[in-house]
Amino acid sequence: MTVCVPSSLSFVASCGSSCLNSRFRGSTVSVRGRSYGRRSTFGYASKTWLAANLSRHRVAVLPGDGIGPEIMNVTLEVLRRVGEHFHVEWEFAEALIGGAAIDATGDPLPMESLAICRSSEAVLLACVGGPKWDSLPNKQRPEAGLLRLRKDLEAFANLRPVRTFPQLLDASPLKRDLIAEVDLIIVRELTSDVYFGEPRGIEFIPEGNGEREAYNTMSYRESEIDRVAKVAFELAMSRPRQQLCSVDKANVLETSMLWRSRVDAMAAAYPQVQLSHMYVDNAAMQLVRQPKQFDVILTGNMFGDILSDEASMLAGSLGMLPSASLGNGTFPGIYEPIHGSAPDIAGQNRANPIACILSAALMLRYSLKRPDVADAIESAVSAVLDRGYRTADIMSHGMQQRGCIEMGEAIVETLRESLRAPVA
Ligand SMILES: NC(=O)c1ccc[n+]([C@@H]2O[C@H](COP(=O)([O-])OP(=O)(O)OC[C@H]3O[C@@H](n4cnc5c(N)ncnc54)[C@H](O)[C@@H]3O)[C@@H](O)[C@H]2O)c1
Ligand SMILES: CC(C)[C@H](C(=O)O)[C@@H](O)C(=O)O
Repeated sequence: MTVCVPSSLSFVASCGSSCLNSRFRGSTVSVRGRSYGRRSTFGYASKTWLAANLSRHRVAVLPGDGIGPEIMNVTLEVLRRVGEHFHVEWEFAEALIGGAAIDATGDPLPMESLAICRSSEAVLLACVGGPKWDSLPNKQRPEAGLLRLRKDLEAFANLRPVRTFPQLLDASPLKRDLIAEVDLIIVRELTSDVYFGEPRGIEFIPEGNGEREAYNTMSYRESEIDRVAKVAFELAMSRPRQQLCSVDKANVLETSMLWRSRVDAMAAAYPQVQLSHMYVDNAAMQLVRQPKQFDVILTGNMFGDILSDEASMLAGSLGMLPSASLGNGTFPGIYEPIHGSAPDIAGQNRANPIACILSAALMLRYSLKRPDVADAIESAVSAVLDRGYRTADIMSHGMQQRGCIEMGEAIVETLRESLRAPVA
């Protein structure tokens, strides 16, 4: 079995925000050994150089619902800006998903959207869902479209890096010294578990006097455990601490018992990796008690969903955590913030676009093999935080509050200055 572990996992492997800062400040950007001064537009590069260095990328863009279109617009502006500088030509193929797709077609993942995703190098997705569609039957809900997309593209490994930006230590309700320099990554299995297990349903109990019973099935095949565990071991190998903590509920659940035995069996192939196991209830507590004990966390679909939302508060907000959902390389990866459509702030220019922007950076790094461009974006985000700009969710005393659009503009402006290209 081949498992596509991105060749360049160095960002999630080792690079904290401090190194982002130092790489960014005052630098003249150098692309593949070529330095850029004030003018670096297509017009100033030779045709031969351009032919060798111009890259074209087709990306499926799925804005989805709620704050999705707001954060996606900002993210695309950032990508356009770095595209100009780094000679990346974008083809953004927009597609419907979630509630927006239901409203337009009746289907949360129309065939046309799936075809656009399959024919692209990567999928950039914002978020789906909202109260408008909450009363629909399960399979017709916006969330069902997202789950189908992940399943259809066989995106079984969801990487959720959690790093604390030093600038945001006061944005978290947790103590500074507890969260400073947290640098962990959750590898969440994404296409199995209770999310997809059969049978499932809600039924009247025979002779139950009208009482109903609901049931779901938590299930894992050995092959499903093995392929995601391999991603986690490879990732742990690539990081300085080489630690892997597998999180399960093996004191109660058969799925977890099988999970643990397969992870243990795989450990023999990775003698450098220091493997530990932890029950999920303890892991939830340890994440806020002593988060720095974790390096790579491997866990199932359901546990990973919950633990990653919890872990986002180490970084200050759900609006800060990006993710990459990857398979074995047959289909494009999906890049999506871990947060939802935030209906409570949708349409108010209050959303934090950083998780979506950092997801685009992960896309550049893993799928498009442009770590140089990803570095520039991550550095610009860090520099804007250095300047004291904050969206409402990460606002703290003495900082300057900005809306989603203004935050995006500040990041684009920072890129403009740091890359020293002409103003468009
Ligand atoms: N991947 C996804 O598309 C995804 C993930 C989670 C939830 N959802 C869906 O989103 C809808 C709302 O769910 P929810 O309220 O439980 O979770 P949510 O993540 O949408 O919001 C939870 C809280 O975090 C805040 N928040 C989230 N993202 C933010 C951002 N970028 N900037 C500032 N604040 C942000 C929200 O305002 C809200 O207070 C539901 O329909 C749910 O199914 C979708
Ligand atoms: C919307 C929902 C289906 C989704 C999940 O549970 O996977 C979300 O919570 C996430 O984390 O992306």
